[in-house]
Amino acid sequence: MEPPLPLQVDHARIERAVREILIAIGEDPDRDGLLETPARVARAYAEQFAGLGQTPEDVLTKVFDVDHDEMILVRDIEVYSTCEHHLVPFHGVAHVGYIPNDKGQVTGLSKLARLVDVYARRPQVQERMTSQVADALMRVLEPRGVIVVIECEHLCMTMRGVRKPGAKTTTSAVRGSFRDSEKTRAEAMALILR
Ligand SMILES: Nc1nc2c(ncn2[C@@H]2O[C@H](COP(=O)(O)OP(=O)(O)OP(=O)(O)O)[C@@H](O)[C@H]2O)c(=O)[nH]1
Ligand SMILES: [Zn+2]
Repeated sequence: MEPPLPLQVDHARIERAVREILIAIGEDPDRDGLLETPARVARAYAEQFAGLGQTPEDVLTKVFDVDHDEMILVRDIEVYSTCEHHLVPFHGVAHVGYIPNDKGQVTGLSKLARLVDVYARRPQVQERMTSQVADALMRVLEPRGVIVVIECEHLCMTMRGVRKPGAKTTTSAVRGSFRDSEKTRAEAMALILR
């Protein structure tokens, strides 16, 4: 089980901290253009880190029985996350696939995208986000297997630091039948890379 999570960010505390950062970079937090910035950042962070207040069970609510026991794959789910090292964005796409269990238990397609957001809206590293999505699907839906492939560009590598725009990072996590069967994994990868 995951530990209990905080439900909301502390707006007043973020506002005080942002004011401090503005002073620390040599800005005047009381100039017109910056007066409302601490409050705006607090609201933005509430959205950006909303996943900290959610569990997979909150979003994987609709589980239906259908007569389908083959792969279901949602491709190109847009992902916006925040690199936990520099607190700057990384973004790209996620592909999430699974093979239902023999009871044919599936979830709504949009719920797979919601699940990605639960983990993207946190301070993250791409590898952990990829495994978390795969492990959550395995736990809640009990499918025969799961594959998650995420491809992102990290702004900490493009706008600063090593400055390599266009460099993409691909991570994957395979569980169950996708791990056990090379043929199943190859079929999924062919669909993902199509
Ligand atoms: N593995 C992994 N690394 C990441 C991710 N996001 C950012 N990083 C890397 O985290 C590393 C942090 O390295 P440090 O040397 O501690 O920090 P830094 O001096 O700011 O590093 P540079 O980015 O190379 O300037 C960098 O190499 C980033 O590219 C991620 O999702 N996964
Ligand atoms: Zn970074």
